[in-house]
Amino acid sequence: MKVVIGSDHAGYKMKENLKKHLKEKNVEVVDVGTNSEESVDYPVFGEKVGEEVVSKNYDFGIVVCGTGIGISIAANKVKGVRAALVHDTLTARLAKEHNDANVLAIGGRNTDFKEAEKIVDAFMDAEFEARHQRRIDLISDMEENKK
Ligand SMILES: O=C[C@H](O)[C@H](O)[C@H](O)COP(=O)(O)O
Repeated sequence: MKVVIGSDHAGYKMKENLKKHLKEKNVEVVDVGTNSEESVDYPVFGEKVGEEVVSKNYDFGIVVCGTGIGISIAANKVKGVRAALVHDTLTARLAKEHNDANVLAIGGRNTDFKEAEKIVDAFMDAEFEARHQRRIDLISDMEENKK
């Protein structure tokens, strides 16, 4: 499995912790930054992860900012991205099963490390349910028809 991860300064520590967790599970992780807790702008990193996910061969992406909100909004602006902001394991599982999310967004300031690890594990263990494909296609149609 191969994952791309990015964060702003508020998600930096969470990103580093998740990288460690994923590597322990033998998941290949590509980090697009940021590389410290110095203040940066989350849209830059949301876009980077989104672009990587749609253009390269990743299983999914992870984005982290303070709440997870801003960076998920940014990632979702990239065509083909379905970023889900998740605070619990049930939603993580459903984000894959029902929504075929390809980017997982987590809040670095409102989610503890252990919960975030469980969220990522639940997402990785889940599989998309084909009965939801029609809804995913409707979302893709919206992107295609955007003026
Ligand atoms: O949605 C936005 C994120 O939570 C940002 O991480 C947050 O706004 C950054 O805030 P500050 O510049 O006060 O660290």
